[in-house]
Amino acid sequence: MTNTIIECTDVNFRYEHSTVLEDISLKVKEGEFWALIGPNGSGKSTLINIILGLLKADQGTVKLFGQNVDSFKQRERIGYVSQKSNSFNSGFPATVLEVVKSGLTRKIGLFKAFSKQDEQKALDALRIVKMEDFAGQNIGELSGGQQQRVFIARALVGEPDLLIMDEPTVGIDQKNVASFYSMLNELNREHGIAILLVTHEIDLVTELATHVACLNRSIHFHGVQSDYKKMNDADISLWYGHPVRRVHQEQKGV
Ligand SMILES: Nc1ncnc2c1ncn2[C@@H]1O[C@H](COP(=O)(O)OP(=O)(O)OP(=O)(O)O)[C@@H](O)[C@H]1O
Repeated sequence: MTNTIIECTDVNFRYEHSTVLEDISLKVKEGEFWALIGPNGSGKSTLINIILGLLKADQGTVKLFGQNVDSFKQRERIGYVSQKSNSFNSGFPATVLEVVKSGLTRKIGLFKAFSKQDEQKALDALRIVKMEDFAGQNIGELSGGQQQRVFIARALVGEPDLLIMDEPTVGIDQKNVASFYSMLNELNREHGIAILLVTHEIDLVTELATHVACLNRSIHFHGVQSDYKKMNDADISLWYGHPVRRVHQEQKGV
């Protein structure tokens, strides 16, 4: 039987003045690649923060690897990359390798020295994201897309079972977005890492994802990618709140 990694049941959440999430139920299982899509302000980041235990649901439950999020201790099983990761300026005094190794502090403790083995793990993670040649370079000297790959390596170094990313392609130029997604595809298919990806890229990512969840305060659709593709653009436009036209990748020649 495939194990459930994330299980949200009837989650409700409101900020002071408005309800942002209503009756959200969602299950992410081992090996799945979920795209979480929805218009601006639809509650995607809020839901991610609730799943990560950074915000507490007003009602409903969230389980991670079968345990209630409040008592979940195995944080190293989850790698997280936020949308603001890739914004170091050129003078930032850390090498790529140091940034990746810092992803191990949760595992080994804040003030412990890194071992040779940790260094090797960091190099292995850099190899997965095809950034091993940049190990000794200052993080601030890299492009936004390269920095984002380094942050994914940092999230991977603790060997997580789940990678959560909130709009990781913000700040990456369009020509590098496709190769970035194909790297995510490889992580999922070849390394078996489950992925939950928040994105506005409703075309490209939904080609790669195995499952899609459409959020606008409540979940309007969730299911396998082939069923998402069968939906009408008119239905999607209805819950998006503005006209949406999906461009199929075969039309784009991708
Ligand atoms: N700390 C906060 N206090 C009050 N309201 C907030 C707070 N953070 C977000 N909101 C509001 O909650 C709603 C959902 O925001 P959220 O950031 O979860 O949406 P999102 O789908 O991730 O948006 P985007 O795609 O623009 O990043 C928005 O209306 C937003 O203004």
